Amino acid sequence: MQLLQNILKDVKVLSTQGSLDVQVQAITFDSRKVEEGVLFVAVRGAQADGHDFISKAEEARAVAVVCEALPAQLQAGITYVQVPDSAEALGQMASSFYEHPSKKLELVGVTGTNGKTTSVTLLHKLFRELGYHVGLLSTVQNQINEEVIPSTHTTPDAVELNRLLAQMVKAGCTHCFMEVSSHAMVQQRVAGLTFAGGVFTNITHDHLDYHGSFDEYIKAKKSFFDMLPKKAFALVNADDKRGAVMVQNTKASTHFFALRKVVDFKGRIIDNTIQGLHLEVDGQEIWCKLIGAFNAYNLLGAYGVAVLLGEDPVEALTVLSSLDSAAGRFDYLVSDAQITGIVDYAHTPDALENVLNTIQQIRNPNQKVITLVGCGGNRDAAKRPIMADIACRLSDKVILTSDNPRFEEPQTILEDMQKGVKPLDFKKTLSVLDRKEAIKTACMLAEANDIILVAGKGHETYQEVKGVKHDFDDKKVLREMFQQLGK
Ligand SMILES: CC(=O)N[C@H]1[C@@H](OP(=O)(O)OP(=O)(O)OC[C@H]2O[C@@H](n3ccc(=O)[nH]c3=O)[C@H](O)[C@@H]2O)O[C@H](CO)[C@@H](O)[C@@H]1O[C@H](C)C(=O)N[C@@H](C)C(=O)N[C@H](CCC(=O)O)C(=O)O
Ligand SMILES: Nc1ncnc2c1ncn2[C@@H]1O[C@H](COP(=O)(O)OP(=O)(O)OP(=O)(O)O)[C@@H](O)[C@H]1O
Ligand SMILES: N[C@H](CCC[C@H](N)C(=O)O)C(=O)O
Ligand SMILES: [Mg+2]
Repeated sequence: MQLLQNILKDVKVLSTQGSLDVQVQAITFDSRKVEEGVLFVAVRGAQADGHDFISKAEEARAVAVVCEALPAQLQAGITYVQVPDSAEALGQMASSFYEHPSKKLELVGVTGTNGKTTSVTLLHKLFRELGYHVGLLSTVQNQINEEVIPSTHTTPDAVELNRLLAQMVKAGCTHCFMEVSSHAMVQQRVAGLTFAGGVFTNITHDHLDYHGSFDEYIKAKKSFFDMLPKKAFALVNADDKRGAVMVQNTKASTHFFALRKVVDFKGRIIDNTIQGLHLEVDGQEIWCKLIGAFNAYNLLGAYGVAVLLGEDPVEALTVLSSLDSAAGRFDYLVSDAQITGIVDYAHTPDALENVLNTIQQIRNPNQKVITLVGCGGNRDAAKRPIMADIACRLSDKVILTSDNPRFEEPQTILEDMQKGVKPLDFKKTLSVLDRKEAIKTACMLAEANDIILVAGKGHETYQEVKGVKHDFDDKKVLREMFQQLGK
């Protein structure tokens, strides 16, 4: 419970009607969650406009309404606060309501198209091993030390975010590592937070359905670095051609990591095998369990963060070399018949290309690569033909299938993907709509020593069809099929 006037401390207010000296029980931006004493914030969204639900909030006896446009008729006993930007105000108010938890720990955000989950998971594990109490906010799961709290978004909404941070502070956490998605930046889910640091991994094609253009997508990522305070650090992948742009206007101190340039945190891949990566980092040689050149970037970024937060470089590297990857990221099993099945969350063209290039680098010439891939429904459709083409270019056999169709027709998504298959690749490509059948087909086609890549869903334990999440776990199905087929 907090006084409204305290909650509004950091908010730009245009006008108020009614008393600010009232107690607020909770904050919500969803009229369906309003109860007596709750503050309702009307936010304009992608589908609906929260302003259309102010009357619902009034009926449910909200104590106050924060909005950009006041309703024509104001209700007695409710306080109205007009602000220029509701989404920004929501973030600031959520921070104040939970007493600024982000100022009470070292909060580091990671943004970029790929590598966010891997980076924050590595950082969480690293700082746990270094002896700290640590929080994690990620696509796969949220964590307070070892306690797992299910996650629904890559970046939670402002209220949930501050609530989780407050819980972390209460549990004694000194650090929290979180993913900052581009959606979160546009929707200002992190407004009002105080970051100790920000990391940029890379930027490639994704989410153009939401952002409209690649420039807008870049702007969304850049806005994270624009909001960092002077005391914070910005750590950027210098090998990404947009790296410099990200920190063009930041007040934070800028630092770079790279494999191909001489910068603050410099790495070199000595060897990249199925057993892991042999790296040289700042002149020190280490073996890491993670596989794939792209993971050299994730490891280097995590190392840079640790050093910038004051950890001993040698100790940080020693711990990093012992860590496993996040669930569903180059997660593999080997069947009785010596077929390697790899489950990976690659659901963007860049990620798919990286994973397949890695497989090409570590396989021996007589191992066939069979790739199974689909694309999600109600998400960026432009990536569908591109991903099919990449799969064909870098595999011996391709099975196109369904990912999470959501509210789209699975067959239509598949047809969008098929448009990317070049005539020369027709004969190596199959389409099997049902993902389970598709995995079975891959297992049937595979012979001893071959490699099957099951891409796109990684750690997900469901398949989302028309609003219903059906149990589905790529790794489990893969294991089942190997058993069923006696392979
Ligand atoms: C497109 C998108 O990102 N939508 C997010 C957004 O919803 P929205 O603001 O667009 O919602 P809306 O339906 O237009 O409604 C507008 C407002 O009216 C309110 N409302 C609506 C109905 C009602 O009866 N009463 C009411 O008050 C809503 O609460 C909302 O405040 O804000 C909501 C609250 O924060 C999010 O839950 C929701 O995520 C949806 C479910 C989603 O699927 N988002 C994905 C795309 C996403 O955010 N992904 C990124 C990761 C992407 C990556 O891989 O990098 C993430 O961070 O998870
Ligand atoms: N640094 C990287 N550069 C390019 N590709 C990467 C990198 N790290 C991981 N990948 C690939 O991208 C996939 C997704 O990785 P990860 O889950 O870490 O990214 P993310 O940014 O959290 O993605 P999302 O936005 O979907 O949550 C991995 O399965 C892997 O194939
Ligand atoms: N965080 C990503 C998840 C995509 C996962 C993939 N399996 C799909 O359903 O498209 C998104 O919201 O776009
Ligand atoms: Mg993620």
